[in-house]
Amino acid sequence: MLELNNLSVIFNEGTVNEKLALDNINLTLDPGDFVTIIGSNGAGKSTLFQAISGAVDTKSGSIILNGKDITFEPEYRRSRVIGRLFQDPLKGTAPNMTIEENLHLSNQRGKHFSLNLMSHRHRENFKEALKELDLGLEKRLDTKVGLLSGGQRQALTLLMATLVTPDLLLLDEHTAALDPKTAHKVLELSKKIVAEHDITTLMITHNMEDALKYGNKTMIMKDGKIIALIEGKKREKMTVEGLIHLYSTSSNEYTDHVLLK
Ligand SMILES: Nc1ncnc2c1ncn2[C@@H]1O[C@H](COP(=O)(O)OP(=O)(O)OP(=O)(O)O)[C@@H](O)[C@H]1O
Repeated sequence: MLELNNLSVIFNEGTVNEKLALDNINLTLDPGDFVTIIGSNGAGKSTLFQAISGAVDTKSGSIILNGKDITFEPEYRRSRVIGRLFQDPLKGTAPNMTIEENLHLSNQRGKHFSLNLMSHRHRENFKEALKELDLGLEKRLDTKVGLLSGGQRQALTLLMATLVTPDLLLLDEHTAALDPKTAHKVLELSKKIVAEHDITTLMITHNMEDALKYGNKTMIMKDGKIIALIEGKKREKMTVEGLIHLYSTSSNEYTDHVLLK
Protein backbone atom coordinates (compact mmCIF):
# COMPACT_ATOMS: atom_id res chain seq x y z
CA MET A 1 0.00 0.00 0.00
CA LEU A 2 2.60 2.49 1.19
CA GLU A 3 6.20 1.54 0.67
CA LEU A 4 9.15 3.64 1.76
CA ASN A 5 12.47 2.39 0.49
CA ASN A 6 15.77 3.73 1.84
CA LEU A 7 14.24 7.16 2.26
CA SER A 8 16.57 9.95 3.40
CA VAL A 9 16.06 13.70 3.80
CA ILE A 10 18.87 16.17 4.43
CA PHE A 11 18.21 19.81 5.31
CA ASN A 12 20.76 22.52 4.46
CA GLU A 13 23.08 20.05 2.80
CA GLY A 14 26.68 21.19 2.49
CA THR A 15 26.31 23.94 5.09
CA VAL A 16 27.25 24.08 8.77
CA ASN A 17 23.55 23.57 9.51
CA GLU A 18 23.36 20.29 7.60
CA LYS A 19 20.86 17.93 9.21
CA LEU A 20 20.12 14.34 8.29
CA ALA A 21 16.44 14.44 9.32
CA LEU A 22 15.45 11.08 7.81
CA ASP A 23 18.10 8.40 7.78
CA ASN A 24 17.42 5.52 5.39
CA ILE A 25 13.80 4.83 6.32
CA ASN A 26 12.25 1.53 5.23
CA LEU A 27 8.58 0.82 5.85
CA THR A 28 5.86 -1.24 4.19
CA LEU A 29 2.23 -0.79 5.17
CA ASP A 30 -0.76 -2.95 4.31
CA PRO A 31 -4.05 -1.42 3.12
CA GLY A 32 -6.07 -0.20 6.09
CA ASP A 33 -3.11 -0.09 8.48
CA PHE A 34 -3.46 2.63 11.14
CA VAL A 35 0.01 3.35 12.49
CA THR A 36 0.63 5.58 15.48
CA ILE A 37 4.05 7.25 15.53
CA ILE A 38 5.90 8.37 18.62
CA GLY A 39 9.36 9.83 19.15
CA SER A 40 10.94 12.75 20.93
CA ASN A 41 11.24 16.27 19.53
CA GLY A 42 13.39 16.35 16.43
CA ALA A 43 13.10 12.58 15.80
CA GLY A 44 11.98 13.22 12.22
CA LYS A 45 8.25 12.47 12.52
CA SER A 46 6.98 15.61 10.77
CA THR A 47 9.77 15.38 8.20
CA LEU A 48 8.55 11.89 7.38
CA PHE A 49 5.07 13.30 6.68
CA GLN A 50 6.56 16.14 4.65
CA ALA A 51 8.54 13.68 2.57
CA ILE A 52 5.50 11.46 1.95
CA SER A 53 3.30 14.42 1.04
CA GLY A 54 5.96 16.04 -1.15
CA ALA A 55 6.53 19.15 0.97
CA VAL A 56 10.28 18.44 1.14
CA ASP A 57 12.64 16.89 -1.36
CA THR A 58 14.13 13.53 -0.59
CA LYS A 59 17.87 13.00 -0.82
CA SER A 60 17.51 9.36 -1.79
CA GLY A 61 15.09 6.47 -1.78
CA SER A 62 11.58 6.00 -3.10
CA ILE A 63 7.96 6.39 -2.03
CA ILE A 64 5.45 3.98 -3.55
CA LEU A 65 1.74 4.55 -2.95
CA ASN A 66 -0.71 1.95 -4.27
CA GLY A 67 1.97 0.55 -6.55
CA LYS A 68 2.79 3.96 -8.05
CA ASP A 69 6.14 5.64 -7.57
CA ILE A 70 5.29 9.14 -6.30
CA THR A 71 8.81 10.09 -5.19
CA PHE A 72 9.06 12.92 -7.70
CA GLU A 73 5.39 13.88 -7.96
CA PRO A 74 4.72 17.49 -6.93
CA GLU A 75 2.96 18.11 -3.62
CA TYR A 76 -0.24 19.47 -5.21
CA ARG A 77 -0.72 16.28 -7.17
CA ARG A 78 -0.09 14.03 -4.17
CA SER A 79 -2.64 16.07 -2.20
CA ARG A 80 -5.35 14.56 -4.41
CA VAL A 81 -4.76 11.19 -2.76
CA ILE A 82 -3.09 12.10 0.53
CA GLY A 83 -5.12 13.84 3.26
CA ARG A 84 -3.18 15.73 5.89
CA LEU A 85 -4.07 17.29 9.23
CA PHE A 86 -1.80 19.48 11.35
CA GLN A 87 -1.60 20.44 15.00
CA ASP A 88 -2.84 23.94 14.20
CA PRO A 89 -6.64 23.89 13.70
CA LEU A 90 -6.28 27.08 11.63
CA LYS A 91 -4.51 25.15 8.88
CA GLY A 92 -6.57 23.16 6.42
CA THR A 93 -9.68 25.35 6.27
CA ALA A 94 -10.39 28.76 4.71
CA PRO A 95 -11.63 31.04 7.55
CA ASN A 96 -13.43 33.55 5.36
CA MET A 97 -15.43 30.92 3.56
CA THR A 98 -18.51 29.20 4.97
CA ILE A 99 -18.62 25.59 6.15
CA GLU A 100 -20.46 24.68 2.96
CA GLU A 101 -17.91 26.41 0.72
CA ASN A 102 -15.03 24.71 2.54
CA LEU A 103 -16.68 21.32 2.15
CA HIS A 104 -17.38 22.04 -1.48
CA LEU A 105 -13.71 22.86 -2.02
CA SER A 106 -12.56 19.55 -0.59
CA ASN A 107 -15.32 17.67 -2.39
CA GLN A 108 -13.81 18.86 -5.67
CA ARG A 109 -10.33 17.60 -4.88
CA GLY A 110 -8.67 16.57 -8.10
CA LYS A 111 -11.40 18.16 -10.24
CA HIS A 112 -11.74 21.64 -11.78
CA PHE A 113 -12.90 23.86 -8.99
CA SER A 114 -16.03 25.99 -9.24
CA LEU A 115 -18.27 27.31 -6.47
CA ASN A 116 -21.01 27.66 -9.10
CA LEU A 117 -21.48 23.92 -9.15
CA MET A 118 -22.81 23.85 -5.58
CA SER A 119 -26.16 22.16 -5.65
CA HIS A 120 -28.98 21.21 -3.32
CA ARG A 121 -27.83 17.59 -3.53
CA HIS A 122 -24.33 18.56 -2.36
CA ARG A 123 -25.81 20.57 0.49
CA GLU A 124 -27.83 17.58 1.68
CA ASN A 125 -24.79 15.31 1.44
CA PHE A 126 -22.72 17.79 3.46
CA LYS A 127 -25.44 17.97 6.10
CA GLU A 128 -25.45 14.19 6.40
CA ALA A 129 -21.66 14.10 6.74
CA LEU A 130 -21.65 16.92 9.30
CA LYS A 131 -24.31 15.16 11.37
CA GLU A 132 -21.84 12.31 11.83
CA LEU A 133 -19.52 14.72 13.67
CA ASP A 134 -22.27 15.27 16.24
CA LEU A 135 -21.27 18.90 16.79
CA GLY A 136 -24.42 20.55 15.42
CA LEU A 137 -22.49 21.90 12.42
CA GLU A 138 -25.13 20.57 10.02
CA LYS A 139 -27.28 23.54 11.09
CA ARG A 140 -24.50 26.04 10.44
CA LEU A 141 -23.61 25.49 6.78
CA ASP A 142 -23.59 29.25 6.16
CA THR A 143 -21.32 30.05 9.12
CA LYS A 144 -17.84 31.33 8.28
CA VAL A 145 -15.29 28.74 9.40
CA GLY A 146 -13.22 31.43 11.17
CA LEU A 147 -16.02 31.67 13.76
CA LEU A 148 -15.74 28.01 14.81
CA SER A 149 -13.86 26.79 17.90
CA GLY A 150 -10.55 24.95 17.47
CA GLY A 151 -12.19 21.56 18.07
CA GLN A 152 -15.06 22.22 15.67
CA ARG A 153 -12.59 23.41 13.09
CA GLN A 154 -10.34 20.38 13.48
CA ALA A 155 -13.33 18.03 13.19
CA LEU A 156 -14.36 19.86 10.02
CA THR A 157 -10.82 19.61 8.66
CA LEU A 158 -10.91 15.88 9.33
CA LEU A 159 -14.18 15.60 7.44
CA MET A 160 -12.77 17.66 4.58
CA ALA A 161 -9.65 15.50 4.36
CA THR A 162 -11.76 12.36 4.10
CA LEU A 163 -14.87 13.52 2.18
CA VAL A 164 -13.25 12.19 -0.96
CA THR A 165 -11.66 9.07 0.54
CA PRO A 166 -7.87 9.53 0.41
CA ASP A 167 -5.46 6.67 -0.26
CA LEU A 168 -3.48 7.80 2.76
CA LEU A 169 -4.26 10.00 5.77
CA LEU A 170 -1.48 11.76 7.68
CA LEU A 171 -2.44 13.06 11.13
CA ASP A 172 0.34 15.24 12.56
CA GLU A 173 -0.49 15.71 16.25
CA HIS A 174 -3.89 16.89 15.07
CA THR A 175 -5.40 16.97 18.56
CA ALA A 176 -2.42 18.40 20.48
CA ALA A 177 -3.78 21.96 20.50
CA LEU A 178 -7.24 20.96 21.77
CA ASP A 179 -8.46 20.66 25.35
CA PRO A 180 -8.46 17.02 26.60
CA LYS A 181 -12.21 16.47 26.17
CA THR A 182 -12.30 17.89 22.65
CA ALA A 183 -9.06 16.08 21.77
CA HIS A 184 -10.68 12.81 22.82
CA LYS A 185 -13.76 13.54 20.74
CA VAL A 186 -11.70 14.36 17.63
CA LEU A 187 -9.57 11.24 18.15
CA GLU A 188 -12.66 9.05 18.41
CA LEU A 189 -14.04 10.71 15.28
CA SER A 190 -10.76 10.02 13.50
CA LYS A 191 -10.95 6.37 14.53
CA LYS A 192 -14.55 6.11 13.30
CA ILE A 193 -13.93 7.78 9.94
CA VAL A 194 -10.73 5.81 9.33
CA ALA A 195 -12.49 2.52 10.14
CA GLU A 196 -15.61 3.31 8.07
CA HIS A 197 -13.59 4.07 4.95
CA ASP A 198 -10.72 1.67 5.72
CA ILE A 199 -8.20 4.47 5.20
CA THR A 200 -4.51 3.69 5.59
CA THR A 201 -3.44 6.18 8.26
CA LEU A 202 -0.32 7.44 10.00
CA MET A 203 -0.83 9.42 13.20
CA ILE A 204 1.89 11.26 15.12
CA THR A 205 1.21 11.66 18.82
CA HIS A 206 3.12 12.53 21.97
CA ASN A 207 0.53 10.72 24.04
CA MET A 208 1.81 7.19 24.73
CA GLU A 209 -1.60 5.93 25.82
CA ASP A 210 -3.21 7.15 22.61
CA ALA A 211 -0.32 5.60 20.67
CA LEU A 212 -1.36 2.19 21.99
CA LYS A 213 -5.10 2.79 22.11
CA TYR A 214 -5.58 3.87 18.51
CA GLY A 215 -4.57 2.03 15.35
CA ASN A 216 -3.13 -1.44 14.82
CA LYS A 217 0.61 -0.68 14.76
CA THR A 218 2.93 1.65 16.68
CA MET A 219 6.19 2.96 15.30
CA ILE A 220 8.95 4.58 17.34
CA MET A 221 11.27 7.10 15.69
CA LYS A 222 14.59 8.36 16.97
CA ASP A 223 17.32 10.42 15.28
CA GLY A 224 15.66 10.17 11.86
CA LYS A 225 15.31 6.39 12.06
CA ILE A 226 12.51 3.93 12.76
CA ILE A 227 13.76 2.07 15.80
CA ALA A 228 10.74 -0.14 16.40
CA LEU A 229 7.50 -1.21 14.77
CA ILE A 230 5.15 -2.91 17.18
CA GLU A 231 2.16 -4.90 15.99
CA GLY A 232 0.00 -7.95 16.63
CA LYS A 233 0.20 -9.77 19.96
CA LYS A 234 3.21 -7.79 21.17
CA ARG A 235 1.27 -4.60 20.71
CA GLU A 236 -1.78 -5.96 22.48
CA LYS A 237 0.43 -6.70 25.47
CA MET A 238 2.49 -3.51 25.23
CA THR A 239 2.22 -1.00 28.07
CA VAL A 240 3.18 2.68 28.22
CA GLU A 241 6.11 1.68 30.45
CA GLY A 242 7.14 -0.94 27.89
CA LEU A 243 7.07 1.68 25.14
CA ILE A 244 9.23 4.06 27.16
CA HIS A 245 11.67 1.26 27.94
CA LEU A 246 11.85 0.26 24.29
CA TYR A 247 12.50 3.86 23.33
CA SER A 248 15.25 4.40 25.84
CA THR A 249 17.03 1.12 25.15
CA SER A 250 16.86 1.00 21.34
CA SER A 251 19.53 2.88 19.51
CA ASN A 252 19.66 1.37 16.06
CA GLU A 253 17.50 1.15 13.00
CA TYR A 254 14.80 -1.45 13.43
CA THR A 255 15.76 -4.99 12.61
CA ASP A 256 13.92 -8.24 13.10
CA HIS A 257 14.48 -8.32 16.83
CA VAL A 258 12.73 -5.00 17.38
CA LEU A 259 10.06 -5.66 14.77
CA LEU A 260 7.68 -6.79 17.45
CA LYS A 261 4.85 -9.00 16.28
N1 LIG B 1 12.99 23.07 7.19
C1 LIG B 1 13.98 22.63 7.98
N2 LIG B 1 15.23 23.12 7.85
C2 LIG B 1 16.22 22.67 8.62
N3 LIG B 1 16.09 21.71 9.56
C3 LIG B 1 14.88 21.20 9.74
C4 LIG B 1 13.76 21.63 8.96
N4 LIG B 1 12.67 20.93 9.37
C5 LIG B 1 13.09 20.11 10.35
N5 LIG B 1 14.41 20.26 10.58
C6 LIG B 1 15.23 19.51 11.54
O1 LIG B 1 15.06 18.13 11.26
C7 LIG B 1 14.96 17.37 12.49
C8 LIG B 1 13.65 16.61 12.48
O2 LIG B 1 12.59 17.54 12.66
P1 LIG B 1 11.06 17.12 12.69
O3 LIG B 1 10.26 18.38 12.72
O4 LIG B 1 10.79 16.16 11.63
O5 LIG B 1 10.97 16.38 14.10
P2 LIG B 1 9.70 15.84 14.87
O6 LIG B 1 10.00 14.44 15.25
O7 LIG B 1 8.47 16.09 14.09
O8 LIG B 1 9.72 16.75 16.17
P3 LIG B 1 8.55 17.41 17.03
O9 LIG B 1 7.98 16.33 17.88
O10 LIG B 1 9.26 18.46 17.82
O11 LIG B 1 7.55 18.01 16.08
C9 LIG B 1 15.11 18.39 13.62
O12 LIG B 1 16.45 18.39 14.03
C10 LIG B 1 14.72 19.69 12.98
O13 LIG B 1 15.38 20.77 13.61
